[in-house]
Amino acid sequence: MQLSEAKILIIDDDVDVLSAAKLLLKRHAKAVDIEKNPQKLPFLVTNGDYNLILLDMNFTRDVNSGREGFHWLDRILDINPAAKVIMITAYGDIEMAIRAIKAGAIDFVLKPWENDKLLTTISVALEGGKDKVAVVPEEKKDDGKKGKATADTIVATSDSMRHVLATAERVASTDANVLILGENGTGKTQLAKHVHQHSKRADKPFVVVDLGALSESLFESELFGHVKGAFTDAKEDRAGRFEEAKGGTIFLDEIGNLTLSLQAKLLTVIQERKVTRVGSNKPIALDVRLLCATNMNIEKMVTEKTFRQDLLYRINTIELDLPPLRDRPEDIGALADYYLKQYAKKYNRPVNDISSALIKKMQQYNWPGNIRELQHAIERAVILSQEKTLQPDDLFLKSSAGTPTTATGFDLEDMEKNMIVKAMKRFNGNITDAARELGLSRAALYRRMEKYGL
Ligand SMILES: Nc1ncnc2c1ncn2[C@@H]1O[C@H](COP(=O)(O)OP(=O)(O)OP(=O)(O)O)[C@@H](O)[C@H]1O
Repeated sequence: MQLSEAKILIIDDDVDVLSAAKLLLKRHAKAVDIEKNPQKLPFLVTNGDYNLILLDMNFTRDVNSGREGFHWLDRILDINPAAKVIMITAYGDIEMAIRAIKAGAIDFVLKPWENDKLLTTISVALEGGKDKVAVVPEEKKDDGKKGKATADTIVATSDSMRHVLATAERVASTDANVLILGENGTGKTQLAKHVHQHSKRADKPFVVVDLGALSESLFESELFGHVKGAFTDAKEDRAGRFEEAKGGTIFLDEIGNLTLSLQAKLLTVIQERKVTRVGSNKPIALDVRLLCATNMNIEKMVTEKTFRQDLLYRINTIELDLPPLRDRPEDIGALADYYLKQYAKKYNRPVNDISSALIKKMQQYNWPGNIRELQHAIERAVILSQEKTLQPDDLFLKSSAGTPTTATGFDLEDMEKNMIVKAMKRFNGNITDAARELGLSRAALYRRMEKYGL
């Protein structure tokens, strides 16, 4: 969609920001509404039919944590999962902005913004589709060379990955239940999508359920649905995830985390191919393909009697085992290149190559967080680097082998320190210019330099 046809909503509790944005955007967009009070968001999102929402991350009630921004982002996406939201953030919030993208925002702009950049970000967001339920079609793989940059491209250069992919594509059309095994971040969800896309159910829903994030008390109503009055909060009838996946595929991630009593409930549903909503006595027939994944040693769990053997037999008609990234160094360069291109475009950065010294450094590292860790490391390097070619120093890797990564893979202090070093280098040690570039006062920059011993 063109910006000139778009209806845009801007939410910020700073009236100056609102008027500046409105002044700029009303010259380019079809309609621009502004709102100071985020409490009005649910009403506006439900009734306003907006093509794009610009949402402040830090409302004054909660200046620094961004928590309120996340809260409102969630509310918007609850009401309209396809909503396009761009977060407005301040300098120092890059980590939060990236978290917001992971939470479903389409992009972010830093305050104070440059008008041209803001317009480009908005136009790109409006033009690019965003469909979180349907899967973006993949590019056809070439003969193992670097993957092309689409959202769901599977990069596979190594023999082991190509073998897994070939098997996945062969079983995709069979409707067999598939269990995907692999460490965290090896691409289990990605592979599940791939199987769905290559199946005859490809144009039907692909529903992902993270069983690890589901409490025991929510399990049944989330998966099987409930009827009005089944429990205090059940204000209306609601379909569960199995019903949502009707005709398509359900992907149960972290299946090894289920308690034995929940395993029994799931087994019944799989055996009978029916679900009964909580509070109802009418079973509903299911036409759903089942894919599961775990990072646990499920055979060992069966031996230890923490996972039911009969359930394992039901879910693992076919097993696909994703190798950890450290066992397929051939994939590292291709993946790094793929993410470099993707993030350079996304953040509009000049970086376009990776030095062979850096490739070597990456191949010697053991990647405990696998592809997700590599993706985050490249994302961070692309944001911070001022050069065209990434060098070994641009990539922060956890030094000790086997150390688990943090949830996001980002260390805000590392990032801040590095940004300061780069800005100082760029302006030949001129504090005033570096502070201006970083959006800090001179005093604030001095304080930070002192803190980092620079
Ligand atoms: N072969 C691949 N090529 C390109 N990107 C990939 C590939 N495999 C995984 N990814 C990307 O790596 C990230 C992690 O992948 P994914 O979420 O599928 O891993 P996972 O094994 O399901 O993780 P977890 O165990 O934490 O659920 C995602 O952003 C995904 O798009």
